[in-house]
Amino acid sequence: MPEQSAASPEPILKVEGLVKHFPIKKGLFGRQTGAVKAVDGVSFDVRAGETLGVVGESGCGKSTMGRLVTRLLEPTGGKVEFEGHDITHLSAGRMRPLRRDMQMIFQDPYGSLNPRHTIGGIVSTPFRLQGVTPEGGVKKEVQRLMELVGLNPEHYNRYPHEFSGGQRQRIGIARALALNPKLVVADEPVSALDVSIQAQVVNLLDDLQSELGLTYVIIAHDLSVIRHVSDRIAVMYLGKIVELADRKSLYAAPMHPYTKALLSAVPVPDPKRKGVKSDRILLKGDVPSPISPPSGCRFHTRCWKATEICKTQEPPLIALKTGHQVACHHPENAPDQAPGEAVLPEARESVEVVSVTKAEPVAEASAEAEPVAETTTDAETPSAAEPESGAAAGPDSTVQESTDK
Ligand SMILES: Nc1ncnc2c1ncn2[C@@H]1O[C@H](COP(=O)(O)OP(=O)(O)OP(=O)(O)O)[C@@H](O)[C@H]1O
Repeated sequence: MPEQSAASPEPILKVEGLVKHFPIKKGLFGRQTGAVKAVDGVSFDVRAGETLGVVGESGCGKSTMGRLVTRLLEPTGGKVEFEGHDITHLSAGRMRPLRRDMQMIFQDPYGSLNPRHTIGGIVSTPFRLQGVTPEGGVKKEVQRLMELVGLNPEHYNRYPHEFSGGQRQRIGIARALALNPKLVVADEPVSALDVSIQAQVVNLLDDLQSELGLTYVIIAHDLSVIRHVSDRIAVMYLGKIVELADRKSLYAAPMHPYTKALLSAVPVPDPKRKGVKSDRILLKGDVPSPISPPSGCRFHTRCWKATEICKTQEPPLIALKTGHQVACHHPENAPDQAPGEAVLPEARESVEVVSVTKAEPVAEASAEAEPVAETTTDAETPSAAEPESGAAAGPDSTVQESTDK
């Protein structure tokens, strides 16, 4: 992202109180016994031309949120507006023309490409689905798209297995760009890739944004991946946004303790800091179940600052600085919202602070994605190189094909 964001103040996407509860059904008659509260009241805007990064640990609802805003999933509640139009409950037929404007890139470049189709066939799928014939013909356009994403257009007739992971993700990107979309939601676009090529794909997305004027929502479980490409960042925890801020403000002065913990796990790409010790906050325990999330602030069971009010009252997401919203009674780098409360005894046990030594300086290009070798490992933050489950689409899926409507 350039220093001066190209984003206009107009939101292309507006999300208000978005909710997705997956029902849990039991017994012969499929009686509903509960619900997985995957997304539980999320509001944000995405301005035309900007990149919104969405981060949080596995299971906090990022993918579900991505699928809701592109209407691959039907929301349980709330509202999604795209370019000023309410699309929350549009039927598949009425969503069809909008599918050109919003596309999704999936995590798994292996699982999302049909192994029996050639690259030409895969990238031309959106034209077939929308009944569009580009000027100059489909083949010419597909080859132009292949070139745009850094693939050799002569490889038009090759099959996915003949390409590396990074190249397959480029194929997925070419397919997503075929219909010239305005909004692209990229769900963990590099987490299944080798760390050595993650930065290349992130840089490609960045270049394509400048060239084509795209708007991005980029989902990642780790702040290092989206560090340099996001204009603003939303941090999610258990179905909620706990902090939403412009990138500089978030990295310089995170306000939510959860963000602070996530950031403390991010390698610092600064050769001068080689050998420097820094504190790393290790959150203990797992993310609680989204079936019965904790009362009050959902993070209170893992927060070292939790007080009685955190157990009972949910903190609203409010702006404590211009452009910096946080949902916390006791934020960092901001006035305490509930002063005078005593920290709960169990809160002191909820984290471990470990001193780590930055062992190696990392080159700027790869620093965005490559974790630095450290003297400890963090069980809560999966390695950026490890594939995660649940975000991959089916063979040759596109927004068009995957819709549940
Ligand atoms: N179709 C579904 N039916 C029931 N529960 C679901 C479904 N899809 C997701 N979930 C649950 O919703 C919660 C949020 O999942 P989601 O995939 O959105 O999280 P995430 O932050 O993207 O995590 P990951 O990076 O692991 O995909 C999880 O507990 C998940 O098990």
